[in-house]
Amino acid sequence: MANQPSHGITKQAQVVVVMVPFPAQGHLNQLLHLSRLILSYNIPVHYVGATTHNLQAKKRVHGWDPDAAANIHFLDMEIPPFHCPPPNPSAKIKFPSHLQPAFNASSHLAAPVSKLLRALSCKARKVIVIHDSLMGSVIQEARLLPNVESYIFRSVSAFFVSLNAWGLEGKIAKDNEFFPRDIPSLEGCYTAEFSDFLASQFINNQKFNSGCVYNTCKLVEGAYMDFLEKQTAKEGIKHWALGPFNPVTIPERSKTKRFCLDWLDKHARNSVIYVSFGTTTTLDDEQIKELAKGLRESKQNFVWVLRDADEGDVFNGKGRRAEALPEGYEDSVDGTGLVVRDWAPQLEILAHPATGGFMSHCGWNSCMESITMGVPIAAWPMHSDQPRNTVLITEILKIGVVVKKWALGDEIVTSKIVESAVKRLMASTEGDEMRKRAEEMGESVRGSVAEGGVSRMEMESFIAHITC
Ligand SMILES: O=c1ccn([C@@H]2O[C@H](COP(=O)(O)OP(=O)(O)O[C@H]3O[C@H](CO)[C@@H](O)[C@H](O)[C@H]3O)[C@@H](O)[C@H]2O)c(=O)[nH]1
Repeated sequence: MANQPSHGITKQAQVVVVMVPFPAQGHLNQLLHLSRLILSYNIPVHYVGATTHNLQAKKRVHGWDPDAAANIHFLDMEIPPFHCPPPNPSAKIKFPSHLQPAFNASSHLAAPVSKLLRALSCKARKVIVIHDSLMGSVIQEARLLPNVESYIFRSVSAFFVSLNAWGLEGKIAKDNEFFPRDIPSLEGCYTAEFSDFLASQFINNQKFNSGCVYNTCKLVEGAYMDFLEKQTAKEGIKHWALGPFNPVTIPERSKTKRFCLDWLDKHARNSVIYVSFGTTTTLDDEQIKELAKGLRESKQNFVWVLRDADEGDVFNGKGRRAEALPEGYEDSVDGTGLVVRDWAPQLEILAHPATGGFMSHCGWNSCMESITMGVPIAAWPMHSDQPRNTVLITEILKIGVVVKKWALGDEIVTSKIVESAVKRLMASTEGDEMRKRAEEMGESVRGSVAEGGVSRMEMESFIAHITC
């Protein structure tokens, strides 16, 4: 460990928080953002992970600088080396199965995390562990320590958790007005190996759970938060909607030296669609060509982040697929389209006034970032929770259009489909209405973190609960 566990504890009476994130960008990111919110209550935070994952989280975060924050301690744990193959663009199931060795390797954190928690529990009055729901096995030994409490972080929407966690699909559709009747199946969402991994973590989660926290806002998912609260009322398990975790405003200075933000500066308000599929999607060459053509034919401005899924070690991966684009493509869209191959400042792009739409796979970070910044979504789900998030965005919140219906399976999305979805979102009255709704929702969500706002009150309730 680079840092010693005793950092940040000065007297017996303190409460400390230990974050145990799952080693994938969409998870590392959320718990790092949550750390910033907890730190603002003067509670020290220990962020625990393998050295490479801690570095990844810090290097990629947008909207604040963890290195400049006081009282956050990155505990870089050494784990045995693991090898992940590169992503496979032609895999039938789009779930990033190449990352499974990294997921499995996280079990090596159990021993150092236990050691850390034992050390902290001797010095602090209370140790609050906030762990990803996929890291349940890593914190089990802490059950034996009298002053350690464990809170499960659900990295997905409350809507998705409501549908899955208690296996209620059939019952919900009939009994509850807040759930639509047609819910996409989970077939094709995960590999069998990952489903087994999920199941094993959930068995552990049930053994040691003081409550659940979510990166959502009651203004967006209040009905589902209430639903979850009722489901676990008998066990006394509470649920807090502490989001949005991401900063709701972007500091001006972080815009420096960002080519795509300068490019956006030259475009009119709401005239650009941002296209990005997170860190776990790899499209095959044919699909990249169809997407490229569809974007050009739509005649709308776009910023497209063309990257493969992350590799196991993001500092060694290529992350780019330049060769798949049709010859001369970038020249042919010069001025209207920008292809980005590096890590893009997504939060800043979504916050930019020129961005009026987001073509997204509907990963939960992307959904929350887009909702916060008031940008409607063209939803193209790839795997995991994304098909169901698509339902939340398009049917329930009505702030988006569907690009690809999940029922189409692994069928290619043609350029015509892309073109029509982009035009529907960016150049139609229906799209304008969605943008208006998204902007209104964004404004209230940003307001919810201010004094007296609903998210601020949830956070205050959580802080009061863990410090009492
Ligand atoms: O060039 C890039 C690419 C991505 N991002 C950020 O990377 C994150 C991506 O997260 P997300 O949108 O959630 O997508 P995934 O990376 O695919 O996330 C995985 O984890 C999420 C949380 O569990 C799930 O909801 C998704 O389905 C799952 O694929 C977001 O914060 C983006 O802002 C950038 O900032 N720049």
